[in-house]
Amino acid sequence: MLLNVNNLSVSFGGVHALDLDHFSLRDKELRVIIGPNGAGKSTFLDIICGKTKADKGEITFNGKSIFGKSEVKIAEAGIGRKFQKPSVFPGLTVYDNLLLAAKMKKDIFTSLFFKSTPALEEKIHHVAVKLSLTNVMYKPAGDLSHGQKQWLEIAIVVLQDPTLMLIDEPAAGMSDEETESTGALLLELSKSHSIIVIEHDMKFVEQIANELVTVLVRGKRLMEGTFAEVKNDQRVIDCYLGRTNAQLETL
Ligand SMILES: Nc1ncnc2c1ncn2[C@@H]1O[C@H](COP(=O)(O)OP(=O)(O)OP(=O)(O)O)[C@@H](O)[C@H]1O
Repeated sequence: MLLNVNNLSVSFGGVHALDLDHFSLRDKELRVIIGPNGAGKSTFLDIICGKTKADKGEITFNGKSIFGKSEVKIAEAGIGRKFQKPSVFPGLTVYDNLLLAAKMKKDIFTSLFFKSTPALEEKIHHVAVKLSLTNVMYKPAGDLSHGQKQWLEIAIVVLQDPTLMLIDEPAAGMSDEETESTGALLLELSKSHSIIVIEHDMKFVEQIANELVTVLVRGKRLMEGTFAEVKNDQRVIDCYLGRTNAQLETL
């Protein structure tokens, strides 16, 4: 297994945000995590990437413990995170955002004196093609559509060469067409990366979940199964009942 998590828990002011018995992920697996609001999904990804410190538990990545390590050490170990909030520089072009991301892979001292190389240009181009950004390369990032901004964010994570990518609600606020393209992009990326995606949009989950879906509820793992198993599970249906009927109808 690439990632192994056991008995991971964290409380905030006495409230159990996460109390996860077990979670594991294979190399090149694309896992989707779903669950109602406040289920602990973002907290789980925050702990894996070192942004939040857990109270206790075990997390091994590539056979080594990353529990309690800093965000920098975890990123160096090969875990990249795309947050829900945009973090691109709107005044810079798409190309400059990508170049900066590629530079940031190096330490700050190296970045200061860093010059682009043909190999790096090739890499940026390759990532831009993968994320459908080639025709907006020289546009300011602030002028991109919402979907394109999200793809730029994903491209920035891809440029860090992570083994595992953690992606929080990539389709939030997207049009149907953008959502579908995002699903296709993630499926393509999953050929070369392991990916954990948090998502609420069930149509999108159905598109990308060709392996397992993990359902979190109130910080605990309710079940894990194929999309069909999850959508027909009475406990899953019950926990969505009365919360988001629109989601239930699409389940
Ligand atoms: N830094 C924090 N301080 C205090 N409470 C927090 C903090 N982060 C998360 N929580 C609480 O932990 C619980 C889990 O939150 P989390 O954001 O992980 O859920 P989620 O499943 O990602 O929800 P959503 O789908 O709404 O994003 C919630 O009750 C939330 O209020």
